Amino acid sequence: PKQQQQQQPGTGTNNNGWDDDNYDYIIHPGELFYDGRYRIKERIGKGSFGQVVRADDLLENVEVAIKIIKSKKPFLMQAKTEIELLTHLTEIDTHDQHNVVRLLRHFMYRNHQCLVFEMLSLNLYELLKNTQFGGVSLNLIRKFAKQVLKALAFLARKDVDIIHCDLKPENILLRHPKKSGVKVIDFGSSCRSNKRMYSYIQSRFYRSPEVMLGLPYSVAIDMWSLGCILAEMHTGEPLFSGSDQFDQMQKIVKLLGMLPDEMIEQANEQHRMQFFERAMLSSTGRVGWTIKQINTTGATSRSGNTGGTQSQPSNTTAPKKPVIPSQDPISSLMEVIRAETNRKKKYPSSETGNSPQNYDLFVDLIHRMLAYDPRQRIKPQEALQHPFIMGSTSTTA
Ligand SMILES: CCC(=O)Nc1cccc(C(=O)c2sc(Nc3ccc(N4CCN(C)CC4)cc3)nc2N)c1
Repeated sequence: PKQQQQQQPGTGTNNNGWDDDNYDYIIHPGELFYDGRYRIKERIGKGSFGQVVRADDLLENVEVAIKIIKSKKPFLMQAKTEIELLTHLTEIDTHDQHNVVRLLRHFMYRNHQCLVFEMLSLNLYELLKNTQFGGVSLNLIRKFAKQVLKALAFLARKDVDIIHCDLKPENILLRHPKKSGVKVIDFGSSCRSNKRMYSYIQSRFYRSPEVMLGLPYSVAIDMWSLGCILAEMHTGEPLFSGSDQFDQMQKIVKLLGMLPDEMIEQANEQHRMQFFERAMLSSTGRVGWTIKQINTTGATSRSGNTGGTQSQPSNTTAPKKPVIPSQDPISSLMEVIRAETNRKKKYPSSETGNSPQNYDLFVDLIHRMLAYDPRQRIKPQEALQHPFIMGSTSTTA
């Protein structure tokens, strides 16, 4: 038999023995990158793209975060897009005023694209974890909201026109662990709104209805995600934690009611029939669109990203769940957001801002961020003028 080529270290596809078999560079703490400028310390993050390490910039004497991309073509290509977008952003945002992470430089090292970022601190998901998922006060949420809205307003500018496409708590980082300043990171899935490449984007819990229906999308999809994020930051749990794409739509419709006929009819048959069917509506006594009745089961994983099986409506005559007449969306949202599930009433509203009138403003803003029709959805500049954002103690870090 042909002599099997033994996979000797340093010869095979593992990139001269520098990589693991997942195309990730094997991190050696203390190793020097970029002609001795960066000393690698430890890995602090991992994703489909590769990994993120903490490093010392020995020239500038600061700490940096280096995103080390996998040594595989598709990841390299995506990283080049990210570099293009981030370079464009950093050039325009000369005085670092728009709450977007700054790309300091990039280089190739042993077949890995490396992106050097300013070092930020923990992300909003970790912040929630540190509250035992009890959520944070409306005053703190107002500060986060104002800064992320500034970032979205910047991305929506005509001369920028970039859709983030993966806004979620993990991609909003504190600048310092004990302060309220935040920045938006990870433009690895981003695109220009006129160069939409993918239709299957956004992490499931934060995915907009137009993306779920395969409709043309715009910067407005990031506003939908922000609405979901702000609600979650207060309750401590995802607003719509779908176990798959169908369950995701079901949870959205349960809280906000049916989508406008126009959106449903704009979708192609393949997308539409995933979620909706024609039926006699008890509400109008006429035939109309309704969400398919199906009994989904299964726990919800946080990774809720692209992929995962679709739970198809069962053909068996599953026992029809009694249709609970849904109350109006505002009251439903108010109920969810004010639910003192695992949040103890321990601080007076004077300090936390958790007053009834503030809840009304907060729920109104979230509702406008979750408008089904992307054209109706509140724009970042409008949201920055909303009374909830203009409220007191809205100093931004
Ligand atoms: C783990 C998620 C994550 O950080 N992903 C990620 C992906 C791509 C780029 C970046 C990024 O730009 C980062 S990451 C960062 N700082 C950072 C600091 C601390 C941490 N850790 C805090 C301690 N946790 C147990 C693990 C995460 C993670 C990240 N600063 C920047 N600029 C982050």
